[in-house]
Amino acid sequence: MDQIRVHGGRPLHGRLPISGAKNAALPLMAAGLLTAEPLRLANVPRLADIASMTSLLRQHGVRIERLDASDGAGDTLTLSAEEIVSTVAPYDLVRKMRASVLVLGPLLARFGEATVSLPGGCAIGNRPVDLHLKGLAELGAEVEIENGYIKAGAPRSPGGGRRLHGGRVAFPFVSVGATENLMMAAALAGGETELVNAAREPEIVDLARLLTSMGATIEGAGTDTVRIQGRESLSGAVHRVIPDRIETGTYAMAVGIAGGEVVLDGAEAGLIASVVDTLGDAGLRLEPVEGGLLVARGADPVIGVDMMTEPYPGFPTDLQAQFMALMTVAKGASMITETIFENRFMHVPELGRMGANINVHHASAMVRGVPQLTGAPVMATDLRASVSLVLAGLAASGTTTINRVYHLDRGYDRLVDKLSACGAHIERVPTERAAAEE
Ligand SMILES: CC(=O)N[C@H]1[C@@H](OP(=O)(O)OP(=O)(O)OC[C@H]2O[C@@H](n3ccc(=O)[nH]c3=O)[C@H](O)[C@@H]2O)O[C@H](CO)[C@@H](O)[C@@H]1O
Ligand SMILES: C=C(OP(=O)(O)O)C(=O)O
Repeated sequence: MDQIRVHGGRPLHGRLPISGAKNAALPLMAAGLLTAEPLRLANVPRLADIASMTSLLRQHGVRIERLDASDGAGDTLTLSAEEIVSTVAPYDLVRKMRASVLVLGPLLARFGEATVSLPGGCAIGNRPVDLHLKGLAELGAEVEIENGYIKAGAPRSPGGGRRLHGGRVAFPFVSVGATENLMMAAALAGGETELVNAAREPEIVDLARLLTSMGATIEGAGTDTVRIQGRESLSGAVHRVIPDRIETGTYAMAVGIAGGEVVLDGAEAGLIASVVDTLGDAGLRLEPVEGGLLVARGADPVIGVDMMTEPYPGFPTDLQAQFMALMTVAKGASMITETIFENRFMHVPELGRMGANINVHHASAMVRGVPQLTGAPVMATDLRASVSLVLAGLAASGTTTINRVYHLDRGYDRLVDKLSACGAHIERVPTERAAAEE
């Protein structure tokens, strides 16, 4: 397997482009199933997860053309779901990526039926989909679980067709994916749907913007109550994916850990206000500038600050591992509490191999900053844990070798190129060379 090697100790300087958001692009692609007309998405990042969603949608019969951006900007995807050949999302494709379950709402709403493999647990937690299923049942769906598959059918109308109806869905706690699945289903349901305690993430607002361009009427996206007026059919649309706020936060923390001054091109500070505040408290300088966000750290290390993950607008769980890496070299201590996923501290033992001082007690980790990390071979089990080790490697003395690079490929578009261009000493070592050198 490929490895990434980071030779630490170099500050970062220059400009680093922020790609389109993975977690916005995936539901937007699934929304392509809602219409027979073409949907054009610009600023799509080049990621393994986008390739997985492409394979899944193609298997349903969606035609997808990709226009590569030669200048390193995002790709443009044109999706055409005119002829659907299957409403089944098979285990082999769904197991690769949990966001695959987002085809459930659109397939059920447009074709009256869908059979989607249960995504199963993953490294960061159990991650059930009960809220998605209960919500769809409120829109009239009959849902059963059989042989590891979700089988859902819309109610039959007197005319013989099958269509969901509007309804009121009150989520017991916030779920990004359930809010997205329900919004897409409701966009083709008869009447109005009200989602209470809905997720407020910027990716929800982006999806609402797309569904509105496609003809749905949506109020309240970005607040905890979203109202959707469904339509008989939706049209095609042209849409630009928002910048990736998690990638933005990750590279801001890279500057925090390595030092230096970098402009994150295309970043929108407004999408990560809580992160900007927390990093400001830690001593980083963050300033919106023409076309992006400037991040700088002087000669002094960052200061330890406490942090708790929360649904948006709180501090995102998808930046918890990176923040922990930053705090390992802070002056002072930091208490980090993870409230969204029950098993999202797998980077802790690996950071420990690099000399970090971290004690975990239930959902909290006490991080006591050390003056210097040391490079080590490390392994990670999920996307954000992997990148936290890259960040730690930027600050460590000597070489850090990160194995299982495929996790990074899921969510970081051209990571090695972007960091190298800012002066980091980082390389991707192909499998054969890595094996020969071991
Ligand atoms: C593709 C994508 O956008 N992924 C993001 C999305 O994941 P995802 O949409 O899967 O995350 P959710 O917001 O649904 O999960 C939040 C919590 O609710 C639980 N839950 C969720 C649904 C459900 O039916 N039942 C249930 O118990 C989950 O196990 C978790 O503990 O939001 C997460 C929380 O911000 C992020 O970490 C992921 O990067
Ligand atoms: C957890 C993540 O993604 P997913 O929900 O696709 O697993 C993530 O992006 O950090």
